[in-house]
Amino acid sequence: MQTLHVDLAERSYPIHIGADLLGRADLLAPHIVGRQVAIVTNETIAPLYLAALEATLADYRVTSIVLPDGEAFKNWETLQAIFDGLLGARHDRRTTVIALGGGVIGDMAGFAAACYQRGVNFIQIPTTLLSQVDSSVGGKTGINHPLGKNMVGAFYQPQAVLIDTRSLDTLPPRELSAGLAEVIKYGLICDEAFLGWLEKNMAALRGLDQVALTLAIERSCAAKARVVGADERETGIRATLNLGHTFGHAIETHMGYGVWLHGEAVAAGTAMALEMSHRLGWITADERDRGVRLFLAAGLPVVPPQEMTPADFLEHMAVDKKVLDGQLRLVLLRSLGEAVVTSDYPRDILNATLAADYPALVARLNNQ
Ligand SMILES: NC(=O)c1ccc[n+]([C@@H]2O[C@H](COP(=O)([O-])OP(=O)(O)OC[C@H]3O[C@@H](n4cnc5c(N)ncnc54)[C@H](O)[C@@H]3O)[C@@H](O)[C@H]2O)c1
Ligand SMILES: O=C(O)C(=O)C[C@@H](O)[C@H](O)[C@H](O)COP(=O)(O)O
Ligand SMILES: [Zn+2]
Repeated sequence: MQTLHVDLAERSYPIHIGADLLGRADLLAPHIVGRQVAIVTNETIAPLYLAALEATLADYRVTSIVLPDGEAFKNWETLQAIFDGLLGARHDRRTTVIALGGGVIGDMAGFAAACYQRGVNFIQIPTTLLSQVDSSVGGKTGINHPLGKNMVGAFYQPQAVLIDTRSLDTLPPRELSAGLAEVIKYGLICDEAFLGWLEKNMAALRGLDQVALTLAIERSCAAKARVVGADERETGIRATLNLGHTFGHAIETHMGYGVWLHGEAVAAGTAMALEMSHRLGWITADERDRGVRLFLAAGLPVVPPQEMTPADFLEHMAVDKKVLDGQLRLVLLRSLGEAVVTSDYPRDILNATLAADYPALVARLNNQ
């Protein structure tokens, strides 16, 4: 087992990474206040892992709240169902909420923990690759609004993150690929050497090789912990973790939540960010192609939905959380491994990026 740390003074916490950690009561106990625990999970994950976690927590009074599955349920109604479960079982302030699931469960359970009786203890047990490398770390919690992704929420750090790498054994291939989108993101924004490692190890990762997956999770979490430790509330460098997300969130919102997986939308959105960085003269065509090839190798889409026009993108991007005083800030690449956040780009380059011929780019890469 490897333990990393998010350093945030009194809000610091460990990230434990290893196989079969779901059975480790000793790792959970130090972070549970009182005797009451509420596990928040969904109807797909419950039959797979809920009994094992309940057995690990046999010394506590446990309420299990099983939600419907899907991005489409990351909303007020489902949040209300969490509060119904907590109040229905008379949970008091010394309750620890445990999120057992992917990013949707983690974001909602964290937001519920932030709000319930003005804040209770919270532990993340992420079960998808995406949630293990990204969403369980850093304290962004919340729900979607019909007009925009993650538009209602709170920064609320967990007391601990427990990553059981064996839970990936049951993850469907499409969800594994979605997680790889955020893994590739770390290479692009801050770790060029990691891109080379990913190029060599993509087949092992997609084949669920435990050694490769564990290394990728550790390197990703280390990068995320570093960035969050430097800028918890996204006043600066943390926004680089949003590479590809301004375009990607527009896709998710426009298509309807859950039609494109978050990781898929991030992959296509990052292809657009690579294209724009190239059009600005910051990265070469070869560097853009190298990034796009990695997403293709991970089994991810890099062509935005055909039905979305540039005007559709601009409409959704106008409500991005990085808009300040009407100026849209974008995360772009100065070079591979170095992201910047800027509103200083010619508008015609953004328009050309939105109108670019991505199917032709993919066809060319496939023929090389
Ligand atoms: N808070 C953050 O910093 C942050 C970061 C990235 C993404 N997110 C959010 O996370 C969400 C995406 O998370 P996700 O990709 O984990 O999606 P998800 O939570 O919808 O999980 C994907 C699917 O896999 C299933 N599943 C989960 N674990 C499984 C397992 N071990 N075996 C089999 N099936 C399993 C789920 O039930 C679901 O059907 C989005 O809402 C996104 O906005 C948040
Ligand atoms: O932790 C962050 O900061 C991120 O931006 C990570 C992203 O991968 C994640 O999708 C996050 O939820 C996006 O945040 P948002 O503030 O753009 O909704
Ligand atoms: Zn993301």
